[in-house]
Amino acid sequence: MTHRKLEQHEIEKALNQLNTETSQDWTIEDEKLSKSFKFKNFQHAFGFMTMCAIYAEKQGHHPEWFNVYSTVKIQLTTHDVSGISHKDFDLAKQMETFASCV
Ligand SMILES: C[C@H](O)[C@H](O)[C@H]1CNC2=NC(N)=NC(=O)C2=N1
Repeated sequence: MTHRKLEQHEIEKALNQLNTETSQDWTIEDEKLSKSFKFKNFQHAFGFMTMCAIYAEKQGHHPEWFNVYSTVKIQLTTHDVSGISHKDFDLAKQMETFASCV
């Protein structure tokens, strides 16, 4: 797994690809890979967060997130490199999979 900080053009390319594969909702906000997920209710939101938490712990790569009821706002960055790395894009993809199965 690559740990280096991605260059601006690499971030744009990976973001395009992520949005092509998914819902087009990922953006760069505060220099972090960001998306606001909306679920049916709190139970679904928390189910999603539980799956993400188990995966994040396994990977040693954790999201910044903010939850109110059925909304989970995500911001991904890699502290080690002070920027966005492939780890953030991998976690984002995994989150899309989890969101689609709650
Ligand atoms: C030691 C531990 O693995 C590191 O501090 C991990 C923990 N979780 C992390 N999560 C995120 N998002 N970025 C990191 O750089 C990071 N580092």
